[in-house]
Amino acid sequence: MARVVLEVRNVTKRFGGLVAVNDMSFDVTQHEVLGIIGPNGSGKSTMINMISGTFPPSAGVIRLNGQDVAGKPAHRIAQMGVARTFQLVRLLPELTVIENVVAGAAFGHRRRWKGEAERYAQTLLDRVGLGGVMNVPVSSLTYINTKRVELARALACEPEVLLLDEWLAGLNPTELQTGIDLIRSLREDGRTVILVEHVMDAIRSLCDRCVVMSSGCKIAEGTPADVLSDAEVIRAYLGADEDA
Ligand SMILES: Nc1ncnc2c1ncn2[C@@H]1O[C@H](COP(=O)(O)OP(=O)(O)OP(=O)(O)O)[C@@H](O)[C@H]1O
Repeated sequence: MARVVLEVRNVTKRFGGLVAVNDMSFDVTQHEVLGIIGPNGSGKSTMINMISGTFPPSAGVIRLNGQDVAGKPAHRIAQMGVARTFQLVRLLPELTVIENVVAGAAFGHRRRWKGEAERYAQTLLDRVGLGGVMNVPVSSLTYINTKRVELARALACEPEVLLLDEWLAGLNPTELQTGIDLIRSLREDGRTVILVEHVMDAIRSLCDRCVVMSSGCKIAEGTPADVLSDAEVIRAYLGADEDA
């Protein structure tokens, strides 16, 4: 049976009077690509932010390989094996492409330094399609290339669980296909990934399972085909459109 890598149990997050995440529970098993989907404002990023340690849950337990990570600082959770990308790309703009990725190798789960970190960063940059621009400042890159750097930096942490928060957002149709192919190749490598995503083609083609959130709660869980045909899920999305 597949090993559970990440356990989320009865996790709630309150911001003052607002319950952004309400009693969420789910597991992520090794080598699985789990999608977290739901309308805007349903609590997906808040869930990811608690797993990666951006802020602590108000209640509940998050375990990585059986160890409680809830409320630990982000750098500690990164060392324990969780790496992420951000909805709005966050890089060190004054550094080069490779320097940004080496930074990931130095602060991640399996730490590498100096020559070893650089060699590993080069391999990852080749992997994400940036082999030719390793030494340029990230400030000179196109948008999709900044996303690739962020992905390589997260991979450089050698995470047990990789969190991709709307990594495909803002890409044009050609780039989108490239991006989906890249995430598929991670899946083929056997990585364990949580994908927060609005692009349903990506969800359908990449995810083994999905958790659907609405107003902070889990309203469905299952294969993409099952949850996307679920009446409550359809209602949650249509309701969101009507509100927009
Ligand atoms: N730091 C914060 N302080 C206060 N409220 C917050 C904070 N972060 C999120 N929220 C609120 O929590 C709710 C859930 O937001 P969240 O960003 O998690 O949703 P989401 O599903 O990721 O949305 P989207 O798909 O638009 O990114 C929203 O009402 C949001 O305004």
